[in-house]
Amino acid sequence: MDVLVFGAGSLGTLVGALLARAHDVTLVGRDPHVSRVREGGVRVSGAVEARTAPAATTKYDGSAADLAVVAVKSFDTAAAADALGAGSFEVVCSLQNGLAEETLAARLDAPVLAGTATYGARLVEPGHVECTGVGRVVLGARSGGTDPRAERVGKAFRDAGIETLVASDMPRRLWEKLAVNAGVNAVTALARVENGALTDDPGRELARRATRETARVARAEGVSLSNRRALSALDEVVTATEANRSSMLQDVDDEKRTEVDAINGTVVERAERHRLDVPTNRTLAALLRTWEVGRGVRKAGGGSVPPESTSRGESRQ
Ligand SMILES: NC(=O)C1=CN([C@@H]2O[C@H](COP(=O)(O)OP(=O)(O)OC[C@H]3O[C@@H](n4cnc5c(N)ncnc54)[C@H](O)[C@@H]3O)[C@@H](O)[C@H]2O)C=CC1
Ligand SMILES: CC(C)(CO)C(=O)C(=O)O
Repeated sequence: MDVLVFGAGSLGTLVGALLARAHDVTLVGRDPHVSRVREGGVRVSGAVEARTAPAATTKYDGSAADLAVVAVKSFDTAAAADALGAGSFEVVCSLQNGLAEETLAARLDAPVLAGTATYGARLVEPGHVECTGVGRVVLGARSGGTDPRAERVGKAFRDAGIETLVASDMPRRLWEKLAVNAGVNAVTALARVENGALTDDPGRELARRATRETARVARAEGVSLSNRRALSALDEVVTATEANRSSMLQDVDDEKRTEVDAINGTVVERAERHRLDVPTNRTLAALLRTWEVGRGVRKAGGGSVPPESTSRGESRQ
């Protein structure tokens, strides 16, 4: 398969480098990472060891590919979709947190699959990504049911040695992941604690409230996600990732914009459509957004501040 991975950061580089064991892969990312990949390929260390040499570019030129995998942060999804609009793909698949596939599907002609990833990835330095945990990619039709394109993409991932499940209940899986992230990410980021701190009150109860609210909104959206199922997913993730610093806490540590809009923000926005009140998610989202504005990584009305004008002036790579 010809695969384009749009968003060669931590997850995109890991997935792209692993896919390159079996397919022709092009990474779309930013310098200095892209230059380093062009010079010496990608080194994967940690839970998976590999060295591969995908092609890499900082500017997608509209070349056609069988599959485009989208792995930008959620606030860059619309821009990624606009860039991908120049190309033609048999299928596009998001591996992002949140409900990014809706944004992609609204902007692209190509069919869009839903996907989630529980692999852990961290870009250590340009050209070098660490796999911090072998998880699983789950992908399938955006609205549920079967889709031969999902089967083909699932096989392509498995052929490259990536643990992959093709699922027919992606709406529930996306909302279940959203419910877990709504509970874990903002609470750990605001309290500056590892996920394991949510095994005890008061963190546990706060996370459970956010998760319960999300499950309720999912049901209002027509997705079958019981409180019990969502809460048990929350418990499982907290226990399995006790020592983790959540992705949102890592963003806060690095003074980077977080994915709060795509997580608690999405819950609030969808709840409003159904005239539901989600006070815990509303408060968590407002606090995180206040932090982002205060740290200068978010404009007061929303939107990212260019990296060169943030307090640390760091590249977003
Ligand atoms: N890192 C991880 O272990 C996991 C991440 N995820 C999800 O995957 C998504 C990506 O996360 P990370 O890889 O951690 O983020 P990241 O910030 O490391 O990677 C995103 C990359 O996309 C690049 N990018 C954005 N717009 C671009 C453009 N227009 N042109 C070229 N490059 C562009 C950025 O420079 C950055 O390197 C998020 O939604 C995250 O929640 C999900 C599971 C695990
Ligand atoms: C599952 C969890 C909560 C693991 O930390 C995660 O997805 C994240 O940190 O974004």
